[in-house]
Amino acid sequence: MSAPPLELHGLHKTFGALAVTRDVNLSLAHGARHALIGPNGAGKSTLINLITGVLSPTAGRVSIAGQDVTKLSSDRRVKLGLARTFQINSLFMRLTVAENIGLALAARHGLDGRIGRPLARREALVAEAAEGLRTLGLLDLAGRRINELAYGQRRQVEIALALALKPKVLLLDEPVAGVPSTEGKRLFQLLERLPEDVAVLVIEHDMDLVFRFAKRITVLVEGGILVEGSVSDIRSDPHVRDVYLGKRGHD
Ligand SMILES: Nc1ncnc2c1ncn2[C@@H]1O[C@H](COP(=O)(O)OP(=O)(O)OP(=O)(O)O)[C@@H](O)[C@H]1O
Repeated sequence: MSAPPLELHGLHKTFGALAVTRDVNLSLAHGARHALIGPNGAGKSTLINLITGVLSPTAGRVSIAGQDVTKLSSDRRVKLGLARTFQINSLFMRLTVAENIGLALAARHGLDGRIGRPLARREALVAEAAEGLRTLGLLDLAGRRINELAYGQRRQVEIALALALKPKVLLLDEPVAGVPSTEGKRLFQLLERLPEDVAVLVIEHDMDLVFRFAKRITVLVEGGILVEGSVSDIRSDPHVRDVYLGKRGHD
């Protein structure tokens, strides 16, 4: 079996005297459905920033598919197969969903150096965009402009855009945050349709989603890993209940 899609080895990050990430070791399996949870301020966003290359660690390593990327830029990491959900403001609001996906695909093919003749290229992009949307159950949105979509639908399109990069690893940073519960259900369904060969790491406060979606869970507390295990391990762990699940009032 090839190297895990994503590995963190002894990651450590300090801001001045404050250690925000403490000796984090994590390995995402092929096709992982892995959730990272923890109370506010546990260091989840910092860890994502270390993985994507927005921040450099004070010590430790990040590897993508066995390649050490610790010193590489965010862009290089994306090219090696690390995608995160795009922010909504990166969508072209006046273009349709299909056009947005088409542009992301065009950028990827351009990067791959696989630019063919214009007409053939356009047809191939349209077909690939449609296929990607169909896989996610979003084909009915293809012709809609982003500025006509509800917030939850825009978040679905962000995920489709990230997948257009054909990543090995997909990072989802609070995919249902701010999404009304009626739309959240649709987002759940989309997450269940993510391609099996993509390893997914989700940071999420919504425990219903975490327990439904994830196969493994890592609990972060004060920058370090408290425990990692299966959903049932985490549900029954008394320490997790104390530090996290007991605090359901968490925003
Ligand atoms: N640039 C920075 N400089 C100094 N301290 C920082 C910086 N970024 C984050 N921190 C601190 O690091 C700790 C972890 O923050 P982080 O945002 O990673 O936590 P989090 O688990 O994502 O929290 P939340 O669930 O509230 O989003 C916090 O104490 C925060 O104040």
